Amino acid sequence: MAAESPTTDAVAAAAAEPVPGAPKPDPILVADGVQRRFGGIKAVDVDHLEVQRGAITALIGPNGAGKTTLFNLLTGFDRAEHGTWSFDGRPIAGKSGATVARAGMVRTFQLTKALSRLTVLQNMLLASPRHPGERFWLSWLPFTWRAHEKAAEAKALEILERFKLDTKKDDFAGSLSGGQRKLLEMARALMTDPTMIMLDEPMAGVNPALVQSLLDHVRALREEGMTVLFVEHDMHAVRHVSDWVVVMAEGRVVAEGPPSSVMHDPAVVDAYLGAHHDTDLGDDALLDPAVLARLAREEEDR
Ligand SMILES: Nc1ncnc2c1ncn2[C@@H]1O[C@H](COP(=O)(O)OP(=O)(O)OP(=O)(O)O)[C@@H](O)[C@H]1O
Repeated sequence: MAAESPTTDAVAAAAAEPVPGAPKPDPILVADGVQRRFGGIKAVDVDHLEVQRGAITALIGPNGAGKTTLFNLLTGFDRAEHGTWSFDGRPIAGKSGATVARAGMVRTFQLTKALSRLTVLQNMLLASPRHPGERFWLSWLPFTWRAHEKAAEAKALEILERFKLDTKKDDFAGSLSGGQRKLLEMARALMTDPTMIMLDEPMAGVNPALVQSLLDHVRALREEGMTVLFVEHDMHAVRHVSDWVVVMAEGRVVAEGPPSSVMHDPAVVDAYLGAHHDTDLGDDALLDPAVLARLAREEEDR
């Protein structure tokens, strides 16, 4: 099944040629020659990558393929040795995470230990852009920061309501379930009104009963006109929500295409089989109850 009610931008993405580095009809993010080494390992070595505006793009690949490193580089949380990239026509290579976020490209972060000790609402307020307390001269004007705080809190509560987390606003973030944490990560990112949102494994640690709701939230972002790029290991989620899939292996983009076909690409099968012989590439036949029962028995016997 393809993503439900795709936008025209998402439909345009599906028309792109399914080859690594494929040009997109209306790219919002364009990266060239991006390289990052750790010691002797080339963690990222991406020749060319374009992300279609208004579409949901999944970034997949086996462990150690370089997905997180590429995320970190593009969003200004790590420095590339080589490469250029632009967002919405603006060069942003080498810019700080804060500058990239202000340009409209925002990533989610997994809830750290420190953030777990704050309440849900405090987490939201920390994500609020340009907190006046961070700017020395404004911190001397109490009316300025009070007005800012009031507006930020109203916005935070509105977003929390959308994610059905408003009743949890005073709970410690650490007390949330896996799925609720993922919703909070998404909610935090929305505090900055992004044009493009980059989700780091939105389905990791989520109870299967909540997966559908999370997928609906991801689709809703696209319906609002946002561009979504997400790293994910859950291939069923990738199949069901993405308009386009980019596959990385050993730092490179080895395949791209619509979710229905890319999983059958020999380069993808090779990349996964090289790393894991038991990787589920999202084949829906695996949803057959008999197959699932067999996998569960095999897991128990391990
Ligand atoms: N800070 C670091 N120091 C040294 N090596 C690193 C560092 N970060 C990543 N690496 C290495 O770079 C390569 C790519 O790692 P990365 O975490 O980007 O892969 P990934 O595709 O996100 O993997 P996963 O799916 O397991 O999260 C791996 O070989 C990893 O060990």
